[in-house]
Amino acid sequence: MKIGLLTSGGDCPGLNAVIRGAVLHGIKSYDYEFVGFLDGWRGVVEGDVMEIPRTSVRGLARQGGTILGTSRTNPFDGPNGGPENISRTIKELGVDAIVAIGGEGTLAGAKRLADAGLPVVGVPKTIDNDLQATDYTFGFDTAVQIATDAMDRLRTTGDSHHRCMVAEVMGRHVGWIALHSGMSAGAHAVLIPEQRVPMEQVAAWVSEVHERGRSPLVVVAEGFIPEGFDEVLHDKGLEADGRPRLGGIGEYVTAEIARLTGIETRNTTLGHIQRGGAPTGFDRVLATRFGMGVVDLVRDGEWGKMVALRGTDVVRVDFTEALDGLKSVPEARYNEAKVLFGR
Ligand SMILES: Nc1ncnc2c1ncn2[C@@H]1O[C@H](COP(=O)(O)OP(=O)(O)O)[C@@H](O)[C@H]1O
Ligand SMILES: O=P(O)(O)OC[C@H]1O[C@](O)(COP(=O)(O)O)[C@@H](O)[C@@H]1O
Ligand SMILES: [Mg+2]
Repeated sequence: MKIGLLTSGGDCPGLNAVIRGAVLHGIKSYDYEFVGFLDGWRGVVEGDVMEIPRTSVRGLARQGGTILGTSRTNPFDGPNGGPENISRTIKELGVDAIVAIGGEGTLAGAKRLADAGLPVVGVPKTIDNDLQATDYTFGFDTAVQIATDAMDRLRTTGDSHHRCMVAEVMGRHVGWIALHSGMSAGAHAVLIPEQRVPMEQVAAWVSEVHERGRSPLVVVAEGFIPEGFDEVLHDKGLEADGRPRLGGIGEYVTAEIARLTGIETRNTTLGHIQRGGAPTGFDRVLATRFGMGVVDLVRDGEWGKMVALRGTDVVRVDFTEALDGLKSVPEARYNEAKVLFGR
């Protein structure tokens, strides 16, 4: 059995740990062979692979990024895309199964290929933790930890200058990173895509905190839309796939807080720092278990399925479950955090 692994979509810490977990379990338990498709579906479509012997996964659990590279190539596009071409390409390479490690976009492609009869299984990946089928995805815990560390630092300099500090974190459609890092760092307001909040309310929270002698910390997810706006604020053009490139709401929120409160306010956009570097211990364990679990899916020929975390168990679910809408922050979780905002 030769398994081809690929990583696709945005990267996140833990991808390499998945690769290591899969390769070690596959080689040690079943004597399988592994190759990696380079740059996501591009490597599949173009037949661009590298060997992954056991020696090449040494020390990989603690390494950020992905040794395979990633891209946003659509496996159905181009003259070599689509199930018939891909089926021929993997046969030529002697690959018996494809393991797609990616988010909802990647898994949508994986599902279409599996539906067309290809031997495809998956591992869920999202730094935003917005996939429905799994309680957590690797990378999220690392992002929350990085954001928490950054906010701890913002708070000491904020305190020195009696300023309001704004931190913009990732979260295109959901506010999990903002909610968790904000709660962890003791934020005085957390603004997430799921909840429209008027800027006057944000200003009121900030003023209350400032009046009791603290330096306010406001955490805003990049996909937050203030009440009164129709769509997400973006001024950075479009991605290659047509989505707006987000980032910029922190600057807007900062300017509005300063205007409405008169308090000196500074913005910090954490950006891709949240996705870089070594995964936390939690993420290494989760990613390793996902990698090992997906090899068992291959062993059992459970095409069209992926691994997921339910409680503390790694389980098997259909791709459809992961594609059934985004896992957003429930209102109750936001209201719970809100008790800590303002005064
Ligand atoms: N329905 C689909 N069928 C085939 N490919 C898809 C589909 N949806 C998305 N993709 C491909 O998967 C790529 C990765 O998806 P993207 O949303 O960028 O990352 P992620 O996998 O992290 O969600 C997209 O750029 C696109 O080329
Ligand atoms: O700069 P890139 O690679 O497009 O990534 C930025 C986007 O990726 C995200 O982190 C989402 O990534 P996931 O697919 O891992 O959930 C968004 O929060 C952010 O808008
Ligand atoms: Mg996506």
